[in-house]
Amino acid sequence: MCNLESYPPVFRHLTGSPPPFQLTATTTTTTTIEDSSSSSSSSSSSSSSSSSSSSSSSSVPIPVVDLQSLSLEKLGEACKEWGVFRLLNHGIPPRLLNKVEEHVKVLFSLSFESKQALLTNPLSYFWGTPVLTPSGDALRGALSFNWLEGINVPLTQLPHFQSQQDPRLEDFRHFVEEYGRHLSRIATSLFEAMVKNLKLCPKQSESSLDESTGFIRLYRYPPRSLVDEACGMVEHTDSSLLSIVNQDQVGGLEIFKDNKWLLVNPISDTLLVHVGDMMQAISDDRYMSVKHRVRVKQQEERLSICYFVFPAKGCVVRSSTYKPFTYTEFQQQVQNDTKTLGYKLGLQRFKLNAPA
Ligand SMILES: O=C(O)CCC(=O)C(=O)O
Ligand SMILES: [Fe+2]
Repeated sequence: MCNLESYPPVFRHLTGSPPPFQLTATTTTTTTIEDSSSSSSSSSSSSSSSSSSSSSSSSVPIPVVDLQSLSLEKLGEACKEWGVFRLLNHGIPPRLLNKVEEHVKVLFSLSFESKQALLTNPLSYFWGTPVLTPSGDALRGALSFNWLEGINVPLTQLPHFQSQQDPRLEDFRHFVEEYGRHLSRIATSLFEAMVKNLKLCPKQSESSLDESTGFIRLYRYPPRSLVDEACGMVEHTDSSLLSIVNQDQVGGLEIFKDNKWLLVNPISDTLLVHVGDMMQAISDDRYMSVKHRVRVKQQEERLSICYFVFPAKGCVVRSSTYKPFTYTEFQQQVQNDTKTLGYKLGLQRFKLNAPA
């Protein structure tokens, strides 16, 4: 388990610098796609099992959704039963994915000082607890002891980014902008299909996805030598409408389902889509925001590229399960809870008839 109690205080806010980038060859997996509906047993074909900790997680085939021939029924089932699915035929050219991954590696391989100096406004670089404010600054006071370094990329602000002084950043900006446009397209198509599937009334779908809120976070999870400190990112649900995760072949992402942690095998050329808290709210709890976490390995570091998108800032999220709220109010509440309680209470705070 990611047992917070076992963390020595030195990790509270990760001081010092992250272990240097290793550029190790990533584990290759032989995993093939299996639809969860066709098998109830664990898939055992991945060579990258969960980190060698006391985790009881097992790997399973999670639902698969094909963006090219989108089945509303499959999409709905995946969002209701799992809150996560694998996306096939997403239309992002492999050359672009490779370019982005290449640049992410180059950036993370810079020295800690260079990353701090280079990855600034509107980008931000962080090491350790990534409970972030919307602007990407790490929030102090959180109990989330995450073992990762990250780069926050607000997509709409990229055109204003003064990257000319460094060619590494200019290329990075170019590829990440193109990648961001694909992610916006994918998120919008999926969201529209979900709204249709849920037969949302105009009041609910008003709180629709706003592409301009989209941002990308690049993560590097260095290996950890101690078996009982295998937590890369502590368990949480995403506050977004939808999140789209592109993990490398190392693996380590786990989802919580039916009281068990399940390992999500990495499969190349696929993306993972998470239902976030905002989607759960507007669906009146018919879709579930999936609880997930990341485990780190003892030997291999892991990279992931994640995209998050939200309702427009002032837009009121209406449902019959929750009090009306804006995303800004939700985020504010999450920040307050994180500061005062040390963790996120999330949607519980907004439940109608919830105890005060
Ligand atoms: O690195 C990952 O695969 C997941 C990251 C994540 O869950 C998040 O940023 O919310
Ligand atoms: Fe997450």
